[in-house]
Amino acid sequence: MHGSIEFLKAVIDSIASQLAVIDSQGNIVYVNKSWCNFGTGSGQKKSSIEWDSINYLTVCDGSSGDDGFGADVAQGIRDLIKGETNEFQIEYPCHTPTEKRWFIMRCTPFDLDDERFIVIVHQDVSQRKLAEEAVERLARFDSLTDIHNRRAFDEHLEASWSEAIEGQLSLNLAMMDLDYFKRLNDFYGHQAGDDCLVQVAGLLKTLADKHGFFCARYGGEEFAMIWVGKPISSTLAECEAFLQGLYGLQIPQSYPANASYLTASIGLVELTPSKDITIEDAFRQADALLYQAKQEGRNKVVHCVLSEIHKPVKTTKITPIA
Ligand SMILES: Nc1nc2c(ncn2[C@@H]2O[C@H](COP(=O)(O)OP(=O)(O)OP(=O)(O)O)[C@@H](O)[C@H]2O)c(=O)[nH]1
Repeated sequence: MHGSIEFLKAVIDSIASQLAVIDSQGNIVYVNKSWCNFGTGSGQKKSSIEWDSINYLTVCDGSSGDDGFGADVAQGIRDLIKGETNEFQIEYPCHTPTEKRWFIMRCTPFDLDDERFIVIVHQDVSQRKLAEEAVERLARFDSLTDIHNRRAFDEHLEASWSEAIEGQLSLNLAMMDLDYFKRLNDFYGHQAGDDCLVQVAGLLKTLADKHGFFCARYGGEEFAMIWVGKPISSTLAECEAFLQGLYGLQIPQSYPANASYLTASIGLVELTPSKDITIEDAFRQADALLYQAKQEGRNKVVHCVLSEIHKPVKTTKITPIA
């Protein structure tokens, strides 16, 4: 009984992964129950007899995705048939309108009666991929404000730096810090402070999406922005729009005067990355300008263009709110 065809078929049909066997021409010669059931709801369901009349390689060759997935699979299987490799595997997304799904496809050959067959197994790895996505998100996004965190910012800055060097483009970096935020926390409470940070981040993200710059919560009540290939005249206008938008949120602030609104200060630097300037130089300069904005009364952008010799060549102050 245990060695009977019925027994082996029942075993293979009980496997949750989708399994098919093709011959050396690519014709499907066997599919298990999961393979037949796969695709329910997307119009792909076929009986095992219908599958038996399909050439898997032809299907792969004819699949018209931009990602080249079908061509990669066909090539991988042909290499197995020719004996050039012993295993082929590929991971791929297969989302439905309502569900994110990923599969891993593993193909292994076996020989019987001088003929080569390939076993194709599709395994659902959605749970693992979703967990990986969640971990990746936790590592790169700030849990309070749901915008990028400092780690993501550092990575993005490095990538932007390389992009600017390669393309000989300018890079703008801004550091923004909320004004007298300790006073707001002390007066209205930490929860109110948290709510403000969420509102501020939301505003910043909206502007970042609209104007195409990158923003992150750098830490505490400090945020950072990056632009590549944009002149400082534009980035300055976008910083100014943020300050105006922030004031427009009318977040109550207890200091410097009662019944005032929360404001922020920004240090903005434009530079052209080269071997003579480091990322640390850019940070130092943006920080120095932010400090200057605080010293000069807050609620303003202080900006400069960093020359090749690391000196500010122009400094202008913007006070956006009357
Ligand atoms: N509610 C809340 N407060 C935070 C968070 N992170 C940092 N802060 C607070 O932000 C405040 C920053 O205070 P300071 O560095 O003294 O600066 P400031 O009061 O904003 O003053 P200036 O920067 O000089 O305008 C501190 O009270 C921190 O506790 C947070 O996640 N939530």
